[in-house]
Amino acid sequence: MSEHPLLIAEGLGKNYGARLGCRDVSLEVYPGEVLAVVGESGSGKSTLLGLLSTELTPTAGRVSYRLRDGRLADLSTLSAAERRLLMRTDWGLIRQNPADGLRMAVSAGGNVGERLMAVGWRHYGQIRAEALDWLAKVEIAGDRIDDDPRAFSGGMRQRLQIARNLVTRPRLVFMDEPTGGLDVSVQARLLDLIRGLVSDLGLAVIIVTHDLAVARLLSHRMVVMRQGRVIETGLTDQVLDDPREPYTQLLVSSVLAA
Ligand SMILES: Nc1ncnc2c1ncn2[C@@H]1O[C@H](COP(=O)(O)OP(=O)(O)OP(=O)(O)O)[C@@H](O)[C@H]1O
Repeated sequence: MSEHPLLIAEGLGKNYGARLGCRDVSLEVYPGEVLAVVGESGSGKSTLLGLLSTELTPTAGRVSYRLRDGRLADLSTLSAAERRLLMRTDWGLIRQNPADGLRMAVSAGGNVGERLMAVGWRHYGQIRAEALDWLAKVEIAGDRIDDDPRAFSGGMRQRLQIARNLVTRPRLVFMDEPTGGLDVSVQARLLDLIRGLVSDLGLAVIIVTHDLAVARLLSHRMVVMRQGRVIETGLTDQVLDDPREPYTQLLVSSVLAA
């Protein structure tokens, strides 16, 4: 792993009116590293992900990101257009509900091709060939390329969302409960697929999950959140096998995990 962090959060906080979303979160993510954010429902995981991906505006603190030219940029200083470009090219965002991350009335090939066009691809034949290649990578048969995702199962939709996000070879991918809401057997296959792609492409990933098995399988490091704060952080195996905090011990013994 590179010695320079790809993303740095410092003192991040977010209030929703009087309600605390998260508070004083500092973390770093290195290139090629998978960081899991775990905690029970309401602990602030989605809020933190929203802040890191600039979908939410922090009440306190800042997020910096290392651009492709090596410059570390405070994301709040980028223009809306620069942030959009980052989101379309250098970042991926995989949502729990694929319908929120796909264009449901656009063909599978179009969903993948659109991201390529955003990074400058223009040749129709090449875009279609690359889209076909990516459908194969996510185990969607090539003869479904002209179907729109409304005709797909939940698992297929999620795999299509993954193809759409990864086709531009992003350096950082945000994932919000990517296997939530799917059958257990579908989840297991999807996790295998995600794990393979993340490692083949050397992606950095920040994944939010309440499922410690997902964190165990995918992540190198994890942060445990409780009531909006990070209460424990460390190598995934260390945290899960030898949790320091009583709350993490409860989580691990699955008393709170359901
Ligand atoms: N839009 C909002 N308006 C007001 N309060 C909010 C909003 N979004 C989140 N919150 C509050 O912020 C806190 C953290 O919520 P958040 O959704 O980040 O937790 P979470 O760990 O992602 O939960 P879950 O796993 O259930 O999605 C909760 O108390 C929640 O009620």
